[in-house]
Amino acid sequence: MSILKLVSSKAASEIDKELMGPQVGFTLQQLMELAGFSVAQAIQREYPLNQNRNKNGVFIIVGPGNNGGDGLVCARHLKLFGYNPIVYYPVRSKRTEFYSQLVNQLEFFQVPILSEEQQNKWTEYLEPGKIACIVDAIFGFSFKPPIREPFGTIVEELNKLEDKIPVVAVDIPTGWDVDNGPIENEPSYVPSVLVSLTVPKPCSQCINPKRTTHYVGGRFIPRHFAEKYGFEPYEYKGTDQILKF
Ligand SMILES: NC(=O)C1=CN([C@@H]2O[C@H](COP(=O)(O)OP(=O)(O)OC[C@H]3O[C@@H](n4cnc5c(N)ncnc54)[C@H](OP(=O)(O)O)[C@@H]3O)[C@@H](O)[C@H]2O)[C@@H](O)CC1
Ligand SMILES: [K+]
Repeated sequence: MSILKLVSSKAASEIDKELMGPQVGFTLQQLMELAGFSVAQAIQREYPLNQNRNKNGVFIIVGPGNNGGDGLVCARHLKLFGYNPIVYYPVRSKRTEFYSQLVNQLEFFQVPILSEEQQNKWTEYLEPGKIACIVDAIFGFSFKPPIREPFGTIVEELNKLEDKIPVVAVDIPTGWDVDNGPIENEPSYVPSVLVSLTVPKPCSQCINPKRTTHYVGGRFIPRHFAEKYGFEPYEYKGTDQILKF
């Protein structure tokens, strides 16, 4: 198993920039599609569809940035896998047209996005008998504490729920400092699954393997690029988009 090399949040955004720079030329849409798809695959691996189909709900909390975009993409793939995703998207991204296309796709795929009034009662959708897991696609490597509302309250809810419904964190558990992990006197929770994208960030060192299963996803970098940033490329198996540590 390749050693768990880490890169700082600064290096993570440098990797991001270079992958989408003129030389490599990935678009954000391409990386986000692969990232969101890899999260959906990790969920299918950890919480396979059950035959009596009652516990196939997935509650996806989407933030205002690209971490949120990963959540919107993940929701679409989960629907295709046969799950019943529901999206809670309290602060809509105003960045690019691309986000409204992702929302349109969810409407086309009949994936419900909570309306204004439904958002006030969002915790009512978290019935342990119906929901296989919650997805934290709120913040990723650009989170800068202290957390601003409504996300502080949301993370406090996740903390209360962490033993009742598993939470799958996309790239970074929201509320954790990207490099140093949980922050004193700041809301945080412990995810059941962490899917690090491209390469684990330093905060992933703070997970307790007994409580959090750790995957790497976002299979889109060649060996020479990984080595340039000082980490071993991951030995993904076959066509897998994820690798469990
Ligand atoms: N690397 C890769 O190859 C790939 C990366 N990808 C994904 O991109 C993610 C990084 O995306 P990102 O840079 O858009 O930032 P992200 O973490 O979503 O948050 C930014 C938003 O949060 C807000 N915000 C920040 N702090 C806040 C606070 N305290 N309280 C409240 N709000 C706060 C901030 O608002 P602002 O501070 O700008 O007003 C802004 O709107 C990365 O983790 C991975 O998941 C994949 O899609 C593709 C492959
Ligand atoms: K997250």
